[in-house]
Amino acid sequence: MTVDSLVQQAITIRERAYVPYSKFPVGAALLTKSGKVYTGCNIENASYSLTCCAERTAIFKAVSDGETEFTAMAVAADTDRPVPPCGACRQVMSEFFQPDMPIHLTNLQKETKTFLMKELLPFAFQTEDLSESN
Ligand SMILES: O=c1ccn([C@H]2C[C@H](O)[C@@H](CO)O2)c(=O)[nH]1
Ligand SMILES: [Zn+2]
Repeated sequence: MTVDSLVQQAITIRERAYVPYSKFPVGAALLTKSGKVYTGCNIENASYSLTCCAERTAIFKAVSDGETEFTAMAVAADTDRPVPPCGACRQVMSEFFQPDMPIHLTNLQKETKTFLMKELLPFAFQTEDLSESN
């Protein structure tokens, strides 16, 4: 699986976004260790805060399918710079992505910036932090 193929799948699934409120479609493509790709788009709601971002849609689809090990993700939107994931998605990513996993952020011109998980969310709250109180 090439980076360009993952980026293209993120751009393609973006067309499925349900975005009547923001009119800002986003697509994500998530590669599993086993070589499968799970795609996701953002899904909005009339109660705005219930919106699910593209990144979390892709992750939740994969996890609900029994996949919890990933090797790369691509995220695409129509932005001037490669689209930055929101803070909520970074926290959900950090639950499943290893610190050195690459996340390819892109726009419709395929201008792509690649960050490692640990660069997108340093000092993440993690499961080990719960052990003190349990
Ligand atoms: O990385 C991002 C940034 C924003 N959004 C969505 C949330 C909302 O539906 C719309 C505008 O914020 O874009 C994503 O899906 N992913
Ligand atoms: Zn998000």
